[in-house]
Amino acid sequence: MTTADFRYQRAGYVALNVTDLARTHDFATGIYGLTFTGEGPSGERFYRSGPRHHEVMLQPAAEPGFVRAGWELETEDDVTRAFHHFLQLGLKPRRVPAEERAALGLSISDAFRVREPVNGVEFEYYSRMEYLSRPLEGDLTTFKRFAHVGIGVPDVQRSTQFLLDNMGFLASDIVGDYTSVFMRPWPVSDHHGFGYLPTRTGAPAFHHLAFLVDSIDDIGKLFNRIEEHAVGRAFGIGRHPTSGSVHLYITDPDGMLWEYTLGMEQFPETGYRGPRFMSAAPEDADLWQAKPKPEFVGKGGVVTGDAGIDEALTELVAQARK
Ligand SMILES: CC(C)c1ccc(C(=O)O)c(O)c1O
Ligand SMILES: [Fe+2]
Repeated sequence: MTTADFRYQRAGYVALNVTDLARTHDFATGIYGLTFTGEGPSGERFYRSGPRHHEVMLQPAAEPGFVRAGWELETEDDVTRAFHHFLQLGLKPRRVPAEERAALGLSISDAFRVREPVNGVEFEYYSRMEYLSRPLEGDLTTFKRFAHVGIGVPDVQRSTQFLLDNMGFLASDIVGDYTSVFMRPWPVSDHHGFGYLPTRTGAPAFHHLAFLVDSIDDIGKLFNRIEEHAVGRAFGIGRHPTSGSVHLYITDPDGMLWEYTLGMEQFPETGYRGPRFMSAAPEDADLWQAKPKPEFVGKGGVVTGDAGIDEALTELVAQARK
């Protein structure tokens, strides 16, 4: 159990800023293998790996980076409870206006956004995203689902503690002395839906997004596809000691990292193991001794909004919970 009284259903979606929408569109569909859902009223584009309206949203911007992570909760009651939970903590959750919900395939759901105050990372909460019955396009990959995002932050331990204490996450594994932490939104079974890593910039920075794929064929075929299309390979094929998944990371046209992950550890709702404290030594970084390339540091910032980092609010929330 966590300290939050609402239940997550799954990692929902990630919204990214990209500098050349047409090029990233071709990458997302023709290389990574997602299906294009359509375009929203502000030119944003939506992509999916299954029946839900989207799991990736791309919007044009001058600089690439992470905009927000969307989280699907189990029920509308969970959304209401989550809203009041964040309201009580003083985090100022903001309802998503109806027109925007419609564009996001969330017409039949309440939805709100909130920024965690340590870094200003924005989360969106909702419970019912529209299902599309039209078939997926192409047969490049058999996806299971959107899996996680990794964000680089200046203080991994403090950032993690906030999510564990206030946002309904549990730690699955802690690497080194809080070099990186992998967390799952309770009670979702995947090893992690969110990870904090060291930032390469001194400020919050995007590191990667990941989708779970169904078979080793998907990883092998991506490996050969990127070579054919001269797309960068940043890390892999390898196997993570933490989740146990087989991985391959490639770079999009902005240099941002997109991962395929196969076969990650699943946690039961009760009786699960506690977080392990994993070695951060380079020789323990990959079960197959895969070595990250220099590109694996990643590209892209994090949109932290006007609020930015709110030291006072973080402190206030910490005090309130004591
Ligand atoms: C090296 C990156 C940050 C990493 C490490 C471990 C896992 C995992 O256990 O699945 C990841 O998904 C990663 O992206
Ligand atoms: Fe990952």
